[in-house]
Amino acid sequence: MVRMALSYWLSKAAPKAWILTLLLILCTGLLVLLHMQLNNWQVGFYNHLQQHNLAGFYHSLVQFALICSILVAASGWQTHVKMLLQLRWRQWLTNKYITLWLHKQNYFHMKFLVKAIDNPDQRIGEDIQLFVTHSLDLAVGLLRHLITLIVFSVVLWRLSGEIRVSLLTTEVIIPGYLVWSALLYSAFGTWVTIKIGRPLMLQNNLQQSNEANFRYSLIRLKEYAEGVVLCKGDTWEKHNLLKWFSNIVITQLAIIKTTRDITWISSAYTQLSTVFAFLIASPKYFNDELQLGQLFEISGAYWYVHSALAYIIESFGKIAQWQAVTNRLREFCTQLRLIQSQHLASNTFFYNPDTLITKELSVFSPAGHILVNKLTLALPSGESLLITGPSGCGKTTLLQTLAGVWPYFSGQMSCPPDSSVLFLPQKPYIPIGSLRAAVLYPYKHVSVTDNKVEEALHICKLAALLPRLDIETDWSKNLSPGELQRLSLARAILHRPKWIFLDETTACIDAAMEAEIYQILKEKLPDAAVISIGHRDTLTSYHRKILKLNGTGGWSYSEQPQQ
Ligand SMILES: Nc1ncnc2c1ncn2[C@@H]1O[C@H](COP(=O)(O)OP(=O)(O)OP(=O)(O)O)[C@@H](O)[C@H]1O
Repeated sequence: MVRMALSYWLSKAAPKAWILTLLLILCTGLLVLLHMQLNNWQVGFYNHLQQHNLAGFYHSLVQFALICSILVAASGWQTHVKMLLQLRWRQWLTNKYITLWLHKQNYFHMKFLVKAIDNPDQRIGEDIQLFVTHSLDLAVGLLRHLITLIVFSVVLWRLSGEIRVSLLTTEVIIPGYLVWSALLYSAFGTWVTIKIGRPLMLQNNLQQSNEANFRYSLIRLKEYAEGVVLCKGDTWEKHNLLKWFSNIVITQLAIIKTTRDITWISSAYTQLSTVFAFLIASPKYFNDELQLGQLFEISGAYWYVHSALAYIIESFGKIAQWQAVTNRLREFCTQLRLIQSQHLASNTFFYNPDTLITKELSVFSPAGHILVNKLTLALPSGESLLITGPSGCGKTTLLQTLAGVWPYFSGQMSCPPDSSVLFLPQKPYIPIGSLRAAVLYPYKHVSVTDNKVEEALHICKLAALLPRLDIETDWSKNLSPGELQRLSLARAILHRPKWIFLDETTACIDAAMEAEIYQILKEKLPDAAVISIGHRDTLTSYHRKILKLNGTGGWSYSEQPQQ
């Protein structure tokens, strides 16, 4: 965990991180020293009051104004530097986690983990933010309280003198008794708080997951509103949403109870401590060994020492939440690294730009059921292959294996490189943004002229959308399934891949349009290999090679004569 927290300070961005950290330490140290000055200032101020010394009183006020102005400036700069460091650290961590999440298609392979990672969106979006904010708040607090403890313990030790205590027949002299009493008082308070507040860590961890699950179910309802409304699933959805929310309520009730108990302790502890210092120092005051100013100085120093020691008590809620998000982020990292270690056996996977070859390729479901048994096949570029078979027999899985994203296979495969492949899935993915970006996806900065985009849309019978080419919206919600599939075809025409995988791409359009699409592919991309999945008989006439799967691993292969 320490490595995870410190990785930013060891990265390429380290110089900036260290400069901000040093500035933060400087401001924090300065603030403690200024508070010490203020505490010291009280001696003169109260003594001048007690002695009715007007000139001394005014002089003290000028001193106060000076110390306060520096203190105000330092406080502002400390906040500024701390927030800037939080932002930069979050930026760096988010970048790191997004990179890790997208690395070698981890976001896809995550679903194959035995222990699934819930809500990666929340971990990247919210947990990192909480981790950074709490880490810095706690670290700065710890530093401030540590300096405070050292500085004010010295002051308190100096002011304490010694006390004589009779133990049975012997008299014991205790030097710095005020420091020892503060230490004992705080150690007791901290011990009780940790004992009572320990469940809060688990409760916070659970609550983070509950909140994410609830939010996810709300988003799903929004996403699938059409499916729900047609199924008349309102009552079910309401029940489901309230069930997720009830988990939040149950955990929150437990959190409320633990927080109440902690508040009782910390509140009693704080209230008692205000009189505790006076109580402990009062014998010396009433013996005329201390003046009023010194009594206040002792009370002030005592307060600082006690508040430094009470740091864990006061921050317990934050520490518990920090621990929860830290665990979630660490688990996320560990699981993503696990995916990489279980990733495709690279010795069975080669790139070949001209021919797709499989040698005794067996494909399995995640549960270990065989879907395709020892498939041996060669498909040169420019060829066409149709994969058919009953629903659930493994067609999509085989296609994903050939595209290099399915991890459960054995045997050998040589596939075209990613840059020459375009995969048109059953449900086309359309990013949120302009229609132009959707057509160019996944190449963001590719230089394609407007004419080419317009031509591709014309060819795919989407010319009606041309006036809205630059309108930014969620196009997947504004186009029919058939239009979406034609849009993904327009991508193929623009990007001119050498290998096109079509997973039931024409399932939502009529037979005439399907024929037109295959005709367009043949005319516009004559050198491309087309590998399709489909159930319709009409598809056979657009493919020369046919691979039929039977769902239990068996397969048959046939070729139609060249036309
Ligand atoms: N991510 C997954 N986790 C668990 N099982 C899976 C996963 N993906 C596919 N399967 C299983 O693998 C088998 C093959 O699924 P696949 O989607 O390849 O079938 P298909 O032939 O394309 O079906 P359809 O024609 O209905 O689209 C199915 O039994 C399916 O349940």
